[in-house]
Order: sequence, then structure tokens, then C-alpha cells
Amino acid sequence: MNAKQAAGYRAAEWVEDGMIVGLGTGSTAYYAIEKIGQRVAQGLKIKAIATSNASEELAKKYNIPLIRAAEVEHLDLAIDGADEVDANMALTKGGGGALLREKLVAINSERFIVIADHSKMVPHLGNFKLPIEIVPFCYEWAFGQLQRIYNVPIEMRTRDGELYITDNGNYIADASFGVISDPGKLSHELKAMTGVVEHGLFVDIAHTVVVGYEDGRTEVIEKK
Ligand SMILES: O=C(CO)[C@H](O)[C@H](O)COP(=O)(O)O
Repeated sequence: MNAKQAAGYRAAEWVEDGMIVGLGTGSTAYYAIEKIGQRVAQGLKIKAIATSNASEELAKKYNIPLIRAAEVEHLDLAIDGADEVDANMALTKGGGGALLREKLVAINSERFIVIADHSKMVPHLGNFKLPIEIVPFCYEWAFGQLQRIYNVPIEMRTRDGELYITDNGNYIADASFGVISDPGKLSHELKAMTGVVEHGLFVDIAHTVVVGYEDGRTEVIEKK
């Protein structure tokens, strides 16, 4: 058992028969999906929506029935990882590039459970580069605007020497803010920029955080 596995497995216990569940993305969400898959094999009856092509493949591997958004009005539960979790349960997400689908699923879930190994718990967001998803069309303009407004190091994400393309066909710029003193304000500012599709700040969205430790212990933090 490692810290990510401890958190993922613990969160999977919240899943109950009949639920519609959002499946997150990343190495911690992997364990939640694995445990849900094991429970499905034992007879648990749920339906799920995956937040990335990778998680969809994983769900298929574990025979977790997938459902389309048109078939449901909302989700009962979503479980997903995070890159940083601050003292107010605000998050940075999107290290794995799935932030847009992850946010869409999280805000449409009755309960959003974040799973994180203890290293993700921070006093303030900003040490982890903030992923900002931007449209490919004239992306240089949105990128330039971000640089001019915030005057912090920002780089276009690449993979194998090419610009990284999200599951939605967009690009990602990663911004090093250092300390984000007001995540709510920054979240609104970024959302208002033309060319920005979404960003990785999740403010007032998480209901529960499950923190995992190397010895297999977990700590559950509920929103006040
Ligand atoms: O937001 C995400 C993907 O877009 C992930 O949840 C986040 O990057 C954490 O990943 P991991 O569990 O692998 O540390």
C-alpha cells in the first residue's frame, strides 16, 4: 500500500449501489478506479463517466459500465486527484491535462471527493505550475496576454517536442505563480479571458479530501 493507493481505495468506499460516478484522471485516481472495478466484479451496480480517454480505457478494462452525459442530469459522486490542496480545500489540478473534463464532472456532482497523497497538502496554491487550457486558434495571443497581465514565467506545455494537445483538442500553458494569495479572484480573471477555455484552479468545488500516507493511513477532511 502506498499513499496514493491508500487515498484512492478509501474514497472508493463512498461508492454505493445505483450511483452515477465521475472517474478522475491520474495516478491516484487510478487506484480509486481499480478499487471500484474490483467492487463491480463483486456485484456493485453503478454507472460512470470518465474524465479522460485514459480513465475511460481503465474503466472499460475493469468492466465499469459507462454512461453518456445525455442520459443523466447530474452525478452522485466524483472522485479525482489533485496537484495541490490548500488549507481551504481549493485545488490546483490539470497536471495530467484533463482539467476541463475534470471540472465539468466535479461541478456537476453532488459530492466531489479529492484524493491526494500527503505531499499535495500545501498552505497556499502556486508552487505547482497552474495549467491553463487555451484554444489552438491564435493561441499566441492568449499566451501573450497571460504573460503581459501576470508577468510570471509561463510556458506552453509540450510532449515529444510538439505542443501538448488535450483530449478536447486544445493546448495548455503552465504558469508559475509562486504563491496564489487569492485563488477565487485569479479563477474569475482567467475565466474571463477570451482564448482561455478553462484553468486548473478548483475553488469551492471540493466537498471532501482524503489524504493518504505511506503507512496506509488516511485522513478525511470535510468542507466546513
Ligand atoms: O488533475 C489531474 C489530471 O489532470 C490529476 O488529478 C492531478 O494531476 C494529480 O495527478 P496524480 O494523482 O497522478 O498525482
